[in-house]
Amino acid sequence: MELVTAEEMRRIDRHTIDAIGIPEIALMENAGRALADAVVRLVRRTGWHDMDAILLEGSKEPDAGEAGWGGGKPWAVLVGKGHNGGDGLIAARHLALRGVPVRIIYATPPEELRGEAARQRDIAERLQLPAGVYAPGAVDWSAMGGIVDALLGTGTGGTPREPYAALIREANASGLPIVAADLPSGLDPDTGQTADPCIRATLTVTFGLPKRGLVQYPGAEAAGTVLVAPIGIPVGLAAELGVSTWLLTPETLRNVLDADPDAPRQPDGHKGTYGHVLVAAGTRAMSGAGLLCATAALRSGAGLVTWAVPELLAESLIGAQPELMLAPVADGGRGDWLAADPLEVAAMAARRDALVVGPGLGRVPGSGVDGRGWLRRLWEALPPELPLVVDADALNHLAEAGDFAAWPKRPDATVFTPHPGELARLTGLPARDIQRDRIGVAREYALRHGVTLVLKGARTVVADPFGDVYVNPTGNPGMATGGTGDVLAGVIAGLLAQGYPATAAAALGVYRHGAAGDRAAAKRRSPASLIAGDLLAEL
Ligand SMILES: NC(=O)C1=CN([C@@H]2O[C@H](COP(=O)(O)OP(=O)(O)OC[C@H]3O[C@@H](n4cnc5c(N)ncnc54)[C@H](O)[C@@H]3O)[C@@H](O)[C@H]2O)[C@@H](O)CC1
Ligand SMILES: Nc1ncnc2c1ncn2[C@@H]1O[C@H](COP(=O)(O)OP(=O)(O)O)[C@@H](O)[C@H]1O
Ligand SMILES: [K+]
Repeated sequence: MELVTAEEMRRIDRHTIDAIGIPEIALMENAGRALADAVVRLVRRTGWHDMDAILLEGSKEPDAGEAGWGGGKPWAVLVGKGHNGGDGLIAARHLALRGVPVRIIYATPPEELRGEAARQRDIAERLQLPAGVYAPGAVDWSAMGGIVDALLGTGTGGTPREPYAALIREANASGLPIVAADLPSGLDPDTGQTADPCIRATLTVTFGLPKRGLVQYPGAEAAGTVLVAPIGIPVGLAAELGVSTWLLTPETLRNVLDADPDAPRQPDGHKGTYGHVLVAAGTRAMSGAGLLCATAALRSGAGLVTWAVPELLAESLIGAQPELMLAPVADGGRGDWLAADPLEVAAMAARRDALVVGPGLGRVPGSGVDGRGWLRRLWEALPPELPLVVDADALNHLAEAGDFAAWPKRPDATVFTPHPGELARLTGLPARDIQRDRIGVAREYALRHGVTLVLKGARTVVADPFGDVYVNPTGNPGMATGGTGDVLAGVIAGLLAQGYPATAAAALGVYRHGAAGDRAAAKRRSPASLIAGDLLAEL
């Protein structure tokens, strides 16, 4: 399923209306009716199974409690002056038709509505649906059962102005369930940034295609459960019009990335069929990072995994994970990667099918060794076609080198896995700015540097060197614990060794890693008690 910006959605709507000939009013009617249908299902607790809408992967079904929502009281339908308001007016009509009482609250004088929204205003008036214009403090929210937010949609620009802002604040403070039309008012549809104020919805019914902002934080939280309602947009149109951002679902993995998450293992396969990973990770202080990474590579299905470690550590790691092969690297007795010869690592890697370097590698500052030179020498000595994952401290070395743009390019076989802090070091942008537009920043970096970039954190973004982006819905905050990133790097390397192209390996790895985290969290009393090692058994 594609994820769209407001501008892309407008293009898709326009094409549907102008080139295909489906009248705008038909699209709007479908949108408003789907919105009403969702509210009715919450009021009557009839569930979603037979609804003509898709529960977005990563969204939990809302719990309407024993009694259903609203307690028979009227639903307040908040109507803005654009088409989003028009959707709300259509929903109000269908709610009334289905026996759910409504109160229309216009944010601005109804004369200000234009086009299709004005037509819906007139219809509502002729049907004598109860309506009034918002005045601050005058709404008795305690008399309402719930709220439909149809104030601002994809036509939003900037922070909601008055009187929208005051109305949004009152709606949030009412404690009532809020169902948002298309997106919560105050949400930036492209980036997921929330304005002050922004509607806090329990449920968002988004029309046609999910907007990017619904799947990036904090927007994902403001949207609550997301249902995608079809409104008549032809299948395949988004791709035809050049949309290149997807939600990472099993369908996307299969159909867009040709990476079936349930692909069976070859019945006559042997360990040589599934590739050999070299893991260069772990120092004296952080040997566990290497162990987690290497074990994850095994669990991802790689045929063989060799764990290269500084010689000093090798003895103590014998038997730590019996299935792993250990490869000591000469370190002058220091137990430190930067004392090891990168050419020796490159020579070892050249005989394998993928290399992951970085977890627990040790930082440059204070090491007394020039770590910048170390990584560059490794980079240049590796066979260009060898699939490579660069994680953690290796990314910090890269950032400190400062001249990565001038390093020789590798073909599409290179995956970087930074968290926002590491990407901040790589780009020179503050982490806060990266979080403000994760999709945009990741796409730009991957395109510019010709790598597959995995920007970690809630709703991880995978960007490929050709401009395509995938947003992962799996995973949970229990995974915010040391070592889960090392597990991810190992999984991706394991998939690379099995022959998946860089982006497919990164996307499938990220999806499976998050899903393993979800299974592991479900087995614990609280997600807070999850530790990275728990993921291994769930991969
Ligand atoms: N075009 C189409 O074919 C369809 C559009 N649909 C609906 O139309 C919406 C988009 O409609 P519009 O483009 O009319 O835009 P909106 O309804 O999102 O809002 C535009 C209006 O809000 C005002 N506004 C913008 N930013 C504001 C701010 N910060 N504070 C206060 N007021 C602000 C603008 O002046 C304008 O009057 C979609 O989100 C969707 O709900 C759906 O009905 C499906 C079909
Ligand atoms: N709130 C969250 N929701 C989903 N996934 C998360 C969340 N927090 C962290 N993760 C995932 O956990 C992993 C953490 O990796 P990282 O930050 O590198 O930690 P470490 O270096 O300690 O292993 C990443 O894959 C990240 O996407
Ligand atoms: K809205």
